[in-house]
Amino acid sequence: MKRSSSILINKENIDSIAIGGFDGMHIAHQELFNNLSQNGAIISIETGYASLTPKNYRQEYSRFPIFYYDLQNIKELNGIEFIKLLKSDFKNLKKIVVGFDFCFGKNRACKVDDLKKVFDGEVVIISEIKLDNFPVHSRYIREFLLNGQIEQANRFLGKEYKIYGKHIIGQGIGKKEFVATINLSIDEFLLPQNGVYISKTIVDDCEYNSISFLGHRQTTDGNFAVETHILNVDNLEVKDNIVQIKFIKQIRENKKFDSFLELKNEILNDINIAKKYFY
Ligand SMILES: Cc1cc2nc3c(=O)[nH]c(=O)nc-3n(C[C@H](O)[C@H](O)[C@H](O)COP(=O)(O)O)c2cc1C
Ligand SMILES: Nc1ncnc2c1ncn2[C@@H]1O[C@H](COP(=O)(O)OP(=O)(O)O)[C@@H](O)[C@H]1O
Repeated sequence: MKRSSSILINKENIDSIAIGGFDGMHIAHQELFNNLSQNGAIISIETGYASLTPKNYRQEYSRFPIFYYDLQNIKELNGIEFIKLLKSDFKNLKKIVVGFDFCFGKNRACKVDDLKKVFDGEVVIISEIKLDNFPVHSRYIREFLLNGQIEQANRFLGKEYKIYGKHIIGQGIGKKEFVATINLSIDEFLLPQNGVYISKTIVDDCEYNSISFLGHRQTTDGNFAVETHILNVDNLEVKDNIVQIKFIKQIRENKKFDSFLELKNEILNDINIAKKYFY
């Protein structure tokens, strides 16, 4: 994973910035970044609620360095004070890029027109980016994911939705009774709706086609689980503690089966659907 490289960048060289929350780093956010100069940077205002691309996972989606400002530390500043802070942090600042709905200053009191008055450099305002006439915002992407509409979410994100998780030990019955799975514990990322998904899994720097299950294992121990089965690979040894899952398409919802055999048949059917998708 590409962690934030901003600490290695000399702030004196930064001459343009894009400002926002940037959860998701979706296609509208990318349009803002396209308007940065060569020595541009991203200013991410941290509210603590980012769940599509939590703070430590955002840098991989842009070549521009990201500088984080904690909302708690700046929320009392009025508009003039906020811009003054940015100008003192970035001495060579000449251009600010924001979206049409950007607000700043205490209680979000200042709008884009105020920015033009307060900042003495160039202000670029990006009008609302839409896809199929529907505005692109991270809140809608979260809704798509929670409804299991992965393909829609991925179009808005401009990439496959990806989560990072810690590899944990499962019940130990998958391989014996059903199929082998890698079990994950997920902390900061929003999980899509419970169910079964065509997916890709990244383990030890290799990307594999996979099928993933999210939900309570109603048929076995009833516990909540995030599990992924790598297609066409037996006995994959996972060395890395961190595993990534990219979601592609929901195949079905989570179900309770009356017997292990019925669940096994359903899982084999899921695997066939995924194989048809990939091969
Ligand atoms: C593709 C796939 C689909 C699954 N679907 C369900 C399901 O619908 N209902 C359920 O209770 N468990 C489902 N499971 C979870 C299994 O119950 C779980 O893999 C099994 O209990 C083994 O768990 P373990 O890896 O912790 O040993 C599914 C697992 C996979 C890989
Ligand atoms: N659909 C969009 N079109 C144009 N600009 C946008 C759009 N969505 C967000 N922005 C801009 O991107 C920056 C980050 O906004 P943010 O509030 O984090 O995004 P979101 O609305 O997706 O939650 C802000 O400057 C905002 O005005």
